[in-house]
Amino acid sequence: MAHLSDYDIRKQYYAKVLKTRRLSPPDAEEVRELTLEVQDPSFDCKIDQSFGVLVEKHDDFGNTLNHRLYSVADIPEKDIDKTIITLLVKRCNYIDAFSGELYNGIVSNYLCDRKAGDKIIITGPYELPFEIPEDKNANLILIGMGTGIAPFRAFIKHIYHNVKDWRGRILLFYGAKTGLELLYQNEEDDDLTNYYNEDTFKAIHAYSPRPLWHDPVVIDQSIEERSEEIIEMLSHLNTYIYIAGHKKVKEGLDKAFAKVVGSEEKWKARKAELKAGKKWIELIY
Ligand SMILES: Cc1cc2nc3c(=O)[nH]c(=O)nc-3n(C[C@H](O)[C@H](O)[C@H](O)COP(=O)(O)OP(=O)(O)OC[C@H]3O[C@@H](n4cnc5c(N)ncnc54)[C@H](O)[C@@H]3O)c2cc1C
Repeated sequence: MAHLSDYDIRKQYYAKVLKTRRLSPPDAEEVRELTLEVQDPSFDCKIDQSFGVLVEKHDDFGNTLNHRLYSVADIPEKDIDKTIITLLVKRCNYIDAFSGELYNGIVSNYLCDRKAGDKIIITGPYELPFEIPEDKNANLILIGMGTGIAPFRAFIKHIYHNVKDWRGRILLFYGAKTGLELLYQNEEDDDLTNYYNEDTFKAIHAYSPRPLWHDPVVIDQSIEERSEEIIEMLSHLNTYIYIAGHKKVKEGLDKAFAKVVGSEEKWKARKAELKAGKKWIELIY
């Protein structure tokens, strides 16, 4: 896995916030969508890429430059002299292990607090670990939670808008606490539902009845419940499994797939094949 220090931050651009809107309900964790305009013809950002956001923080220890990555969440709009890109960001807070104090994630809070018209500094773009296969018959099993939906939403829109004759099947497993928190599939924005299609695209929603909405158990159960369909898809060599989002999404997946294929040994062998063919790819953060 690449480290943040591996990313070249020398290419920097100003991006204007055109729009910021909350995608999650008021009583849930805050997830926002930001639409950015980059007025620089040399900035060329594509689907299956991410870009960086740079924030300088001043504190008692001096100035620190903070660099974080965000996946492209929609089809970038490229004009002669400008590009419009979209990102999804969750406002992150966590308890500092040493002080026990609540700590606000630096860049996610910065982004969530931006208003339309503000300018921010972005870097990149950078490749994501996965990409849309060139084979139009490829099957995609996409597994995500939270902001992990960002690259998948961009993929799905791109496939159904821009790729002619896509024949592969797409199965999206997406976890949330309630239907209201299903990003792009809720009352706030139902963009992804436009592509629901029994023949090629299905979204399987996994709701967690527990307080920890990102409890991965629910996704595992949904995968097990779809055993027949997944076995059928895995019988084709051109099936890809992509996983995106918080590291919790990964927990239990191996067990679930082992149940689907019949044993841990069988799954170990099949997963090794998938990995060797770059068909099992994780974007975990
Ligand atoms: C290739 C790549 C693509 C990414 N795409 C996105 C994206 O599309 N949207 C997005 O919101 N983030 C994305 N991230 C994560 C993002 O880069 C930041 O790590 C995140 O916004 C937190 O940064 P921060 O400066 O606010 O937090 P920091 O000050 O760095 O604090 C990080 C703390 O927040 C926790 N944390 C970080 N991210 C999450 C999360 N999503 N959910 C729960 N806890 C988290 C960490 O475990 C840690 O405890 C991506 C990361 C990578 C490597």
